[in-house]
Amino acid sequence: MIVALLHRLSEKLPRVVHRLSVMMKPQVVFVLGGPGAGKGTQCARIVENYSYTHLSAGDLLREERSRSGSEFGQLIDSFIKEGKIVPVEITINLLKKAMEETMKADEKKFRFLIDGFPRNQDNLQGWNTVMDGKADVKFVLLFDCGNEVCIDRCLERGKSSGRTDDNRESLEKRIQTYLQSTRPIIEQYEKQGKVRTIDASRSVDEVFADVKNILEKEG
Ligand SMILES: Nc1ncnc2c1ncn2[C@@H]1O[C@H](COP(=O)(O)OP(=O)(O)O)[C@@H](O)[C@H]1O
Ligand SMILES: O=c1ccn([C@@H]2O[C@H](COP(=O)(O)OP(=O)(O)O)[C@@H](O)[C@H]2O)c(=O)[nH]1
Ligand SMILES: [Mg+2]
Repeated sequence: MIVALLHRLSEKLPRVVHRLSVMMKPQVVFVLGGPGAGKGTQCARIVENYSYTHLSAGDLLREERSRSGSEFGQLIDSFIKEGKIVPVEITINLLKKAMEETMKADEKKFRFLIDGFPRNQDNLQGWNTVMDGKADVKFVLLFDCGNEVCIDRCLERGKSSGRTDDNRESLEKRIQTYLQSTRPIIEQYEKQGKVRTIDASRSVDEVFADVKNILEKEG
């Protein structure tokens, strides 16, 4: 009886050790897609249904922009309006701090949706330099949507968002940045077989049904 119990325990040990090591390391899903593709909306739905913490790089930058005493406020403000990507040194610090604070407050919160990052090569290099070995990137959730739909959604959002970049002039630039700088990053992850693409031009519910399938398959 005792021998059988010990045998069963020893069989389970490797899995327990694996689970513990994973629990201590942040497990990350990068959420990408053009401006207005629905990244934020879908992340909110995921958080309601699964144990993920949503970190939007854009939200963290906007927060930093309005923090009194921030030395980066003006830089962030002009980069956002111009649809340009803020130097990674700023963004990665905000992301790292948010991840650390989340895990410190609750050690069970080690799964993260990192929304709107990495957007260019500089972002990716910064992530690899600062987070190498410290977090596992499980996969990239890509919300795929035509440019016109993206622009229309952002213009609609602009009626109430108060965002300085939800206007036609900034949007043209954001779309160009997405095509020129972010798509190549997605292609790099595609070569590694890490991209899960969803047709984001459909309704929120239809898109979320696909998100659920992917999350359940990935475990
Ligand atoms: N599937 C959808 N169909 C129609 N409108 C959507 C859909 N998903 C999001 N929206 C709306 O489009 C705008 C952009 O969505 P958001 O989630 O903020 O996108 P992103 O974070 O990718 O810029 C918001 O006003 C949102 O309510
Ligand atoms: O890692 C990031 C994420 C966002 N941004 C800036 O913040 C803006 C808004 O990003 P957000 O993800 O909030 O926009 P969304 O795609 O959700 O509309 C971008 O256009 C960039 O100027 C950035 O520089 N680095
Ligand atoms: Mg967003």
